[in-house]
Order: sequence, then C-alpha cells, then structure tokens
Amino acid sequence: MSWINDTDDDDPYADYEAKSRPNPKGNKPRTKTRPQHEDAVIARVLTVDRGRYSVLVDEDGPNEHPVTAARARELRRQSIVTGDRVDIVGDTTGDEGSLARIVRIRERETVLRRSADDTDEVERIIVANADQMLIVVAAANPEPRTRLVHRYLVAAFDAGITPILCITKTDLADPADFLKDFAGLDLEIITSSSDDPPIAELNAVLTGHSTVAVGHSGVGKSTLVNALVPDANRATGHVNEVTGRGRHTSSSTISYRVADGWIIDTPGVRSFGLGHVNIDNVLRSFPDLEDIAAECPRGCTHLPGSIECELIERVEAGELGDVGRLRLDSFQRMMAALR
Ligand SMILES: Nc1nc2c(ncn2[C@@H]2O[C@H](COP(=O)(O)OP(=O)(O)OP(=O)(O)O)[C@@H](O)[C@H]2O)c(=O)[nH]1
Ligand SMILES: [Zn+2]
Repeated sequence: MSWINDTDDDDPYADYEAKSRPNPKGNKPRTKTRPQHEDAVIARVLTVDRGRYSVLVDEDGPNEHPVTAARARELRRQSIVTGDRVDIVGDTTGDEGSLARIVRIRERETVLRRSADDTDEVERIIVANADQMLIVVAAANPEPRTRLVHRYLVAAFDAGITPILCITKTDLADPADFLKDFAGLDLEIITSSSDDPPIAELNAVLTGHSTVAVGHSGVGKSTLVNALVPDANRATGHVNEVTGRGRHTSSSTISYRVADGWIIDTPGVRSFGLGHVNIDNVLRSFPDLEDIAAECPRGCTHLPGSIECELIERVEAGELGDVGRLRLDSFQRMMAALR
C-alpha cells in the first residue's frame, strides 16, 4: 500500500466517514492538491494590445478559434507576451464582446529579451517560445548594418534560438562582402532579390517552427511577411480582425500562421539593448568553442587581446585549423557588438 491512500485500518469510522458525509452543494471536494481552475483551457497568445490579449484556443483542432482575454489579478506582476502558452477560464467562446481570463502562464521554452539599452539590466521579454529568428537585412537601401545584425545574433544565441539570415534587395547590391563577417557561424542564409520573395524556400525553413522576424525599418520585412501570409490563411483571417493588421495597433509583436508554423512580426520593437546578455549563454550555441573556453581564465571575454585566452592561444598555435580560426573570428566579431 502506498502512503498516498494509506488509511488507518483501526479507525472504525474511516469507511463510514468517506461514504456518508454528504456534499451540501454537490461540488467537487476542494483539497489542497486539486489544481486551481481545473476547467481552464490552453491557448496561444497571438498578440498583446493595451492589457488585452488575443489568444488562440484549440490550435490545429476542430474547434480552433480566437478569444480575447484579460489577465487575472494574481498575474498582474508577470508579463504575458506573444508566443506564451496560457490557461484561460471564463467565457472562452470568442463571441463578440466576450472576455476570457488568463489564469496561468505555462513554462516557456525560450524567451527573447531586450533591455532598454546596454547599461540597463531591466529586461523586457519580446517573445516567448520562438525557436527561430529570421533576421532580415537589405543588401543595400538601407545599407546593411553589420553591428545590428551581430546584436540580433547575440540575442538569439543568448536565448537558445536558431538564427536565420534573410538578405533582401540583392538586386541592388552583391552581399558577398557583408556576409564574410558571418562565415564561421553556421548560419542558414536566404537571399531575396526583388519585391517577390522566395516563398517556397522561406516556407520550407518556417515549417514546424515558431519564428520571430526582426529587422531594421525599410529592409523589406513587411514585404516578406505579407507575401508569406496569404489572406485565405485560416487562423490569421480571424486574427487579423482582432489584431488589426494594417490598422493601428499598439502591439509590438503579432503572430501569423505560416507554413504549418508561426511567424511573429516585431514591427514595434525599436531598441534592442543587450544589457542582460551573458557570454556563457551565448557560448552554449557554440559547443566546440564552449569546451575550449572552459579552460579560459574566469571572466575571459575571448575578444582579441584577452590574456591567456585558451581559444585565442589554440587558434594561434594552429590547433583548430582554418575552420576554428574562422569560427573564433566570427564569434569575436559578434561579441564585439556588445561593447
Ligand atoms: N529593390 C528591392 N526593393 C525591395 C525588396 N524588398 C522590398 N523592397 C522595397 O523596399 C521598401 C521597404 O519595404 P518594406 O517591406 O516596407 O520594409 P520594412 O522592413 O517592412 O520596413 P518598415 O515598414 O519601415 O518596418 C519597399 O519600397 C519595398 O518595395 C527587394 O528585394 N528589392
Ligand atoms: Zn577566452
């Protein structure tokens, strides 16, 4: 007999008690172990707009529908962000004028963060549960900002999110020179050469993933997202009414269903401070370098000029070959964007 249902066999009333005590209201007994809000349903947060959350219930199921929700009082200190999985209760019909209540945030697989600037350690979460980041950069007009791309990369690697680089406007300039900086990073690179993006290629990359799209204004990110999200699209058709794609919305992130996955646009995300970034987290995405860096002096930044940096010493000694040299070089260029 396990301790869970262990009863006192000597208690003559044990059996009697269990059977005969009526439940005056016919409610289920409230025990300490009973989870709160048993009837809650899980939903995906699609966008956030002034304290209202547009969420999707029964994702991919027969009853999939969007619902507008507010957060329960007990969650007021926590941020609920696009991509979060939440439990909702109350009116979950999604009918006109209905409002459900978010009572729980499920554990997040990833969090993409930013701080207001690099000295600010107060971080804000931009998106939860994304597993890919599509970094959109133009080959020209506007000129590619290498440092900004490096900063996006740092944020992605720090969060354990796989970055993908999409270079637009290759009809205007050859991106080869710009790409040299990233040669050692194992990055998937997609090029787009007109206002007609490579949809099949992008869809293949996005399938089965939750991808957050980032990019500087004017690079052609909206052109990509618009091409990827046809209006006939099932969930987004409804969601558009809620989130007001094309209309004003104060949300800084919006989810669109695409290629059996999700793309999360970040039109309102301006600054991308990295005050919260931790080198060790970033290194985790570079297991080959991470193993060696374990032997570096404490606090080593592995940047050029670092004293007794194991990575630098081994590369200089030629022990890591050309590939190792390239990888360290790309890693250093990326991490230099933190300064
Ligand atoms: N030549 C060329 N122009 C492009 C390409 N992709 C987009 N454009 C143009 O670049 C301009 C900016 O594109 P958008 O999609 O609005 O850029 P965005 O990144 O969404 O910029 P914001 O809306 O400011 O956030 C538009 O005039 C597009 O037509 C491309 O591959 N080649
Ligand atoms: Zn080092």
